[in-house]
Amino acid sequence: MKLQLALDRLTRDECIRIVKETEKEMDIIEVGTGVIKEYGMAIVREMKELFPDKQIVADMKTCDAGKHEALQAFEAGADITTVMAFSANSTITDMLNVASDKGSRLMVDLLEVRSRERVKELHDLGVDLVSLHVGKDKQAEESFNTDLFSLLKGFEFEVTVAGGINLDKISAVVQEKPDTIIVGSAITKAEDPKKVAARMRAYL
Ligand SMILES: O=C([C@H](O)CO)[C@H](O)[C@H](O)COP(=O)(O)O
Repeated sequence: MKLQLALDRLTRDECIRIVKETEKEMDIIEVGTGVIKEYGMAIVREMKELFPDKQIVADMKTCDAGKHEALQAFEAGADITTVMAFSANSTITDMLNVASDKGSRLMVDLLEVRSRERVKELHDLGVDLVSLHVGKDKQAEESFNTDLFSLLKGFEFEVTVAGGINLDKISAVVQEKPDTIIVGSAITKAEDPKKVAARMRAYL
């Protein structure tokens, strides 16, 4: 099981400091959507240059113009880029093709998806990496709940999970055996990110 650090609502300097403090515990570094909106592809490029041994996710959350945005992410050094599950099938197919050409990966963000029909369509399109995700705003009502795994039951995917996962919740999530656990604010907003990251890693 891998651990992915999500960098959201941080400055460039905070991103770099937190990754340096926690990189020993992390397999994957995610440059968050808001950070990309602030600094553009330059921050993705910089993170790959600073941390070449880590897989880099550009959380583009693309929903249209898939070919262009996938190229932007991969040419900046991302190993994985993201697309929203509600996007047109052509957007997802275009991005899968770019990922295949570049030897990189596409992750489909299942934010707000509750329909197994859509999951089947994604599977049939050739999607192999998905993210079960409870968004930041929704977390005010509910954070990640392991019931969400039922959406994917019977489908073959590489599965990542995200949405307010913290030290209280990680044990229940680990029991569901996802491939990757994504943690953002529980680490990035902690007083001691390094200590929380090490405690999280110990659960995997
Ligand atoms: O994708 C994310 C979210 O939509 C904010 O942009 C986060 O990276 C993901 O939810 C993980 O962060 P936490 O929920 O703070 O753990």
